Amino acid sequence: MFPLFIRMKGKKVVIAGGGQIAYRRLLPLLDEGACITVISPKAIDAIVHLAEQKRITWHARSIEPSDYADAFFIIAATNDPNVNEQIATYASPKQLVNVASNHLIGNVHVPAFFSRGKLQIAITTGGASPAFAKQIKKQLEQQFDESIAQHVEELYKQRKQRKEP
Ligand SMILES: C[C@@]1(CC(=O)O)c2cc3[nH]c(cc4nc(cc5[nH]c(cc(n2)[C@H]1CCC(=O)O)[C@@](C)(CC(=O)O)[C@@H]5CCC(=O)O)C(CC(=O)O)=C4CCC(=O)O)c(CCC(=O)O)c3CC(=O)O
Ligand SMILES: NC(=O)C1=CN([C@@H]2O[C@H](COP(=O)(O)OP(=O)(O)OC[C@H]3O[C@@H](n4cnc5c(N)ncnc54)[C@H](O)[C@@H]3O)[C@@H](O)[C@H]2O)C=CC1
Repeated sequence: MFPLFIRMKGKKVVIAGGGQIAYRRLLPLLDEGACITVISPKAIDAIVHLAEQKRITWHARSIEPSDYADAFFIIAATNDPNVNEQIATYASPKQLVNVASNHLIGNVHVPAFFSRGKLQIAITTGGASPAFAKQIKKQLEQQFDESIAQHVEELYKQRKQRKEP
């Protein structure tokens, strides 16, 4: 797996499933300005609420291949592993696909991550133990507390000044 940080503003993201896992994926993508559609017969209240506020689109039905044909990023997070695997099969090799129920398929893993201003730290175990990735994240969150954001901002200012003629 190759780590990347991707600018998601305006990118079309389709999420299959409307449970807690879908919501966990959705929130940081929404913060980044991605254009999110959730396809799921049922959705948790938090997702319904976002749809009511028109911050995301929610279609209350099962996912179909035409739903994600033009998506930049597809997240298969239904509670039916067969449906999730089918999504990975039908997706084009040009699309990013995350499969929440099987670390062996799809081409994207979502890491445990946190931000301190411009500093972002992401951890993956490649599916070996997501719980361990979470534990490492919690340790690093303590090591790099909120004050580091200011430090990074200072470094950024200095760097911009050096670049200016
Ligand atoms: C491959 C990956 C694919 C993907 O990208 O989705 C994947 C796959 C699977 N996770 C499963 C279970 C759990 N996942 C978590 C937690 C997290 N899982 C996350 C990522 C990933 N999970 C990707 C690999 C990343 C890596 O390897 O490091 C995190 C880091 C990020 C996030 O989800 O936001 C997030 C921590 C968030 C945080 O920072 O807090 C917990 C614990 C908890 O929820 O507290 C459990 C229960 C305990 C356990 O099983 O360990 C199962 C079995 C499902 C089933 O039983 O059906 C599969 C399927 C499989 O392994 O095949
Ligand atoms: N990667 C991770 O971090 C973790 C992944 N998982 C996996 O993620 C899956 C989802 O977890 P939760 O959100 O907790 O499940 P959930 O059961 O709360 O939600 C599943 C959602 O999928 C929807 N759904 C079912 N069939 C569908 C279809 N054909 N098309 C569209 N939507 C459909 C349901 O309406 C429901 O909204 C789990 O089954 C598990 O395999 C579970 C824990 C952690």
